[in-house]
Amino acid sequence: MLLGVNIDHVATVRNARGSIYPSPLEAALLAETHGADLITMHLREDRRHIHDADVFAVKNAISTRLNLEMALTPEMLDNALAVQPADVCIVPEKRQEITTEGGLDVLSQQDKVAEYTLKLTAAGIRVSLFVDADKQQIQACREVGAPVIELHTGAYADSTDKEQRQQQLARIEEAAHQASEMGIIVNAGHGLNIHNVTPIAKILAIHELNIGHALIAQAIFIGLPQAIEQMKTTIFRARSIPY
Ligand SMILES: CC(=O)[C@@H](O)[C@H](O)COP(=O)(O)O
Ligand SMILES: NCC(=O)COP(=O)(O)O
Repeated sequence: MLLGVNIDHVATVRNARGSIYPSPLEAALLAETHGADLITMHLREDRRHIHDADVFAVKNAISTRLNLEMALTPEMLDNALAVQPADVCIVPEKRQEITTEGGLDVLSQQDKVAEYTLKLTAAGIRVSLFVDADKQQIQACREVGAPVIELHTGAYADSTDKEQRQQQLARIEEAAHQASEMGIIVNAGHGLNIHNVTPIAKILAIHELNIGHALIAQAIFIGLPQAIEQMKTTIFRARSIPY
């Protein structure tokens, strides 16, 4: 199982003071040295954390691969075509949200998603769709020709009730199997931390996890290398592989 380290919230701290540190680029390079299999960054339309220059700087300096998260807009399509990341993950955005609240509604905008998927694919960029663990949405992902999906694990991560969490987990597991049987590569992420990642990491149909907020938060106390190492150990243990 691969670990994508999302460095958005390094930029959140930097932007809080309008300073030049902490540097998302430095975080990306450090993350790679300490076990990140890829770097994920979300260039939000409002640029609240990652800025355009960060994306170019990281893309040009890393030796793994960049997974660029972006909204389904013409501006973001142009950005992605200019940056040429290995992967683009198309996510929904709402202006007032604190974080990405749900998955992309592929079902209601299949033509548009298919058009973006085609353009990005033609440019050599692999497309992933950030969706909820929902049967119809996954079927729609197949219909638009997406080679990869990322299942939104936020509802699972946020459940405080044990039964609800089990239900969310079961939905994720079912969706992962459904997509994987269709030949779609399945990733997952959002709200994962060392306390809740194990049941998700045990789902063998899931290929990659993208984790950001919890890693950057933990890095404040134990450092980024140690936070990544701790996460990788937890994930590998869940898969019964030593790390
Ligand atoms: C799409 C997604 O899940 C990530 O981008 C992540 O949530 C970090 O960005 P925000 O915290 O700005 O949503
Ligand atoms: N796509 C999910 C992601 O990149 C990281 O989400 P989070 O761990 O910051 O909630």
